[in-house]
Amino acid sequence: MTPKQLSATLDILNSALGFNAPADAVVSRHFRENKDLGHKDRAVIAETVFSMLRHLPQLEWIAGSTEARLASTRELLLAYFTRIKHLNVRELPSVFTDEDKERAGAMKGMALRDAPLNVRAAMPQWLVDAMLAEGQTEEQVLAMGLAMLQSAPLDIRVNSIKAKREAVAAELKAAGDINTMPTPYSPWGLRVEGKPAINKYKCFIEGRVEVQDEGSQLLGLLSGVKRGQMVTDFCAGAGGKTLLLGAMMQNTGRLYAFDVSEKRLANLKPRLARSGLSNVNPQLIASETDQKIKRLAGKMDVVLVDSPCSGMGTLRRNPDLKMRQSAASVTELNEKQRAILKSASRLVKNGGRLVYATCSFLQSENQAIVREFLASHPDFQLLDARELLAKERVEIALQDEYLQLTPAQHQTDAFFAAVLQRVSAEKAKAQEESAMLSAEDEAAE
Ligand SMILES: C[S@@+](CC[C@H](N)C(=O)[O-])C[C@H]1O[C@@H](n2cnc3c(N)ncnc32)[C@H](O)[C@@H]1O
Repeated sequence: MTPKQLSATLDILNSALGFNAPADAVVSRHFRENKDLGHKDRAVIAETVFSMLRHLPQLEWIAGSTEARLASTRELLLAYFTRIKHLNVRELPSVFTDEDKERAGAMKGMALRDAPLNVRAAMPQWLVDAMLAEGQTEEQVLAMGLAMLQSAPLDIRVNSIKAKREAVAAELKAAGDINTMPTPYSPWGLRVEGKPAINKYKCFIEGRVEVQDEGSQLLGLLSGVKRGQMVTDFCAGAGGKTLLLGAMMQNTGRLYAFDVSEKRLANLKPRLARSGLSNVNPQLIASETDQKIKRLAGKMDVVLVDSPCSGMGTLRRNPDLKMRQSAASVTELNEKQRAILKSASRLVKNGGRLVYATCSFLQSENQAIVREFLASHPDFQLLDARELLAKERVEIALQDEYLQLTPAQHQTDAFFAAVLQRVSAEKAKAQEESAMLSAEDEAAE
């Protein structure tokens, strides 16, 4: 690492470790304000910052952080070079003094296997406590933590109204010698080798591809949207899922894209223009109970709730989130999740589908929200994601009726989805009675 790269890394870390803004925003701002940093400098700096954020609980332990004494950024960097990059004392950048080098020797001797679980899993204590309280074992916590230390692959989704997957793969190979592989589950996905700047390529500029994790792409299949339907993407944000749903609808029907964030919806506009979709109606709402929503009650074939969540499933990409969230922020999100799901459900017509999704592995944001909703909404039933995906010829290992993806098992972000279907209240009651009767018959036999 050159002195220039090192000094920029320290500057960025000093801001990012305040956790007042997302780390990727801090990095982008620094690069915007320091135009002298070249392409290679930027790659080295970003890689170092994100890798340090991923390993932060380990680095803090190695650098001797305690509640009473927080390690300095420089000490954390020393711990990173010594223990994560495995540099020996002679290879350390010249800014480190002889005293630092002596420290580095001591750091090398610290045995991580003797460290507390949260250090070994590189997770903050609140997250480990939450996972253990939900019944995860220490091994499961450790496996999830270690999987989140890897950097995520770059997945793109081919816009099916503009191109075919094979043609885009050939185009990227010809344009930039970029190698891709079809994603194992999504029929529209390509996993891109290396991390080329896809947004510089014609296929991106002309809307044939969008960057999208394969897990998110599977939501499209679970939604089951079809041509000509009435569909709502309730938390559309910058429209990652909206664009997918619109393409699956083959630019027909009507697709409402709601969100409470004007800024996020504004980011959807250029993506929509590139995509060639004209069936999307973006609408800013004041809250989940906005009047605009009430007018659409009972009219939707499909409603997707890609709910605001802790983002714990995306820690490979956004490692600082584990330090920016807390037990209290998750509890606050749970309130929001309940309220949004309840409101969004009112839009679904009889026989229609409601898909609830998060990019979190915490059950409190996932199964618990869905179970609570089902208990108070007998007119909704849980469909089995395994059956729905099998019908789409997707062979995927899932534990139960929920879609629950993990980086270790599926090479995607940790992603959750539950698919619910609205049945009439009478039908739900009749089904419940018949289930009770058969249970009684079985008991009698
Ligand atoms: C997980 S993000 C959505 C990402 C988006 N679907 C995509 O694929 O790019 C959650 C979104 O929910 C929005 N949101 C938060 N509170 C909301 C509410 N009460 N009603 C609707 N959307 C809300 C946030 O602004 C955020 O854009």
